Amino acid sequence: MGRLVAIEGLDGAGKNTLTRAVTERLEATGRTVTALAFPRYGTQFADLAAEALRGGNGDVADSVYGMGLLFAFDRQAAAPDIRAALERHDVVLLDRYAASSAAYSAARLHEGADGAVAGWVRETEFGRFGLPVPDLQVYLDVGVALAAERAQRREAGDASRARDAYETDAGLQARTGAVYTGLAESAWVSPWRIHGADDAPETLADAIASLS
Ligand SMILES: Nc1ncnc2c1ncn2[C@@H]1O[C@H](COP(=O)(O)OP(=O)(O)O)[C@@H](O)[C@H]1O
Ligand SMILES: Cc1cn([C@H]2C[C@H](O)[C@@H](COP(=O)(O)OP(=O)(O)O)O2)c(=O)[nH]c1=O
Repeated sequence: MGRLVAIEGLDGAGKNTLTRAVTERLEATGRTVTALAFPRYGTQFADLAAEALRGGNGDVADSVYGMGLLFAFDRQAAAPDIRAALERHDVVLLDRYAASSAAYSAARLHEGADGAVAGWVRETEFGRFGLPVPDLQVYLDVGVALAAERAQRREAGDASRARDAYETDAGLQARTGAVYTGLAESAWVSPWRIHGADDAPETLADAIASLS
């Protein structure tokens, strides 16, 4: 079997960039890598969620658990592709996975909800839906200010990457970062590794290559 690694963090943290750098490094050492990104996998569930976040579906985005289900259905639709890649012994790198739901949903509710939300996402996605469990989850922790600055710069250069309602709310981003830290520290679902802004992509690639 291959290895499943989810890369998590705030919008603009650099997940996409890090995924590409790690892919390049692993491929250079002869590994085959399959990289997928959520919610960009391309199902109608992700489209509905994206439209809601851009205010296109009335009050849909106000339903935190409803949004959580849309993102979960999107991942469930991708699960056969993930399993097939793991069976081919690929390293499967996911740019966002279930922890994104745990972090963003909890951040949108009140602080005391973190544990209940994390439990619901875990039970729904890994328990009931049977999604593949990551061997490693990575929290790309560059701080809220740097992530926002990078997202803003990217948005200025590419209008198709304009930030949505979650991503332009500074308070929500700070809360989301705090929930991610709690998930990583409690080893939610599987082991976590924190990757800082100054850490080289090679250190992560080496850690993934040595996953037993
Ligand atoms: N390590 C880095 N140093 C400097 N800029 C970076 C770094 N990682 C990403 N960026 C830039 O920050 C922006 C957001 O990165 P991206 O990978 O798209 O973030 P995410 O996928 O987490 O939203 C991009 O313009 C990217 O070029
Ligand atoms: C995958 C996922 C994303 N999100 C949120 C995080 C972001 O605010 C938003 C979109 O994710 P993002 O990674 O920014 O996608 P894109 O680059 O295609 O715009 O969805 C969740 O709330 N739960 C999830 O399960």
